[in-house]
Amino acid sequence: MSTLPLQVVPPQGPLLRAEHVTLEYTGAQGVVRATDDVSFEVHRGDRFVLLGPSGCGKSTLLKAVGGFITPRAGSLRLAGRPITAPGPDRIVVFQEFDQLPPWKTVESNVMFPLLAGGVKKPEARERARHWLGKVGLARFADAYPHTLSGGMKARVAIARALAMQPEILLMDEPFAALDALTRRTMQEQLQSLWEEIGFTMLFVTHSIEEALVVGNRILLLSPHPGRVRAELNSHQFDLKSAGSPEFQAANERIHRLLFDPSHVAPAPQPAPHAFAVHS
Ligand SMILES: Nc1ncnc2c1ncn2[C@@H]1O[C@H](COP(=O)(O)OP(=O)(O)OP(=O)(O)O)[C@@H](O)[C@H]1O
Repeated sequence: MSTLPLQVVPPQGPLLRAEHVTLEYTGAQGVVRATDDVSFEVHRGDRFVLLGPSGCGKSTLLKAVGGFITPRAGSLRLAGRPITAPGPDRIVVFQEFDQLPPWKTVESNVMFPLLAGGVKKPEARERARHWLGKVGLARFADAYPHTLSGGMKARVAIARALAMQPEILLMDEPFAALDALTRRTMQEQLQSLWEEIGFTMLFVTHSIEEALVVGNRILLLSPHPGRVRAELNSHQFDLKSAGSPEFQAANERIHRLLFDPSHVAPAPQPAPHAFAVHS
């Protein structure tokens, strides 16, 4: 039951493949292009971060991977299958944790999507308890969301998502509303969970520091409309290295790549510390 591996994917090839994805909104104001010709690949076990300034289309990309938006051009595939609609193989964690229905206990909140997906009640309860234990909230199973801190609500949201055993966890600035200390703790706990379970995650943030700490690979997007600016391996960084000169150098360099159009990055290299520049 709950100890099943989270992903079932073919042994070869990326878990998620975005090819030349252009995303647009059509409304009263006309057409708004959110992303332009974006390509990337997420491999099983990746902590893949979409990083870019406000309005560059990060959330829109995540929604498209979630199946809520259809690309205007290009394609999105999960384990080789075209993404055409939302599905339980892609679960989104948002920053609005008050989305947890307040009339349901913590345990019922975690059970709810499982029951909606057809899981029988005893198994749903067992899975809810298992994942609440994993995020350190076993003692709060019978509590109501309004009695929890922001960080605890974030942990419930993560438990609820992981209990669904998705192939990929989609996280849209999940810690942005938390105070700095709680945010740091959550980043640490997410890292520990990942080390323990090894899930695949697509994580959206506009914080360079958070991207370096949370991700093992970072896709840098240009300002609106989002185009791929560069790709960076960041597996060498974690919270412990956050104050190091290497971390600071990476931080400054990403800042230049994102915000200084005259900055020319080096040609792609195979070394893990290299920046691969796409445009
Ligand atoms: N529902 C919508 N209708 C029309 N335009 C939209 C809609 N949602 C987003 N946009 C536009 O699409 C572009 C990308 O928005 P998106 O929210 O994906 O950016 P983002 O990088 O996630 O920004 P932020 O970091 O501020 O959340 C923006 O120009 C935004 O105004």
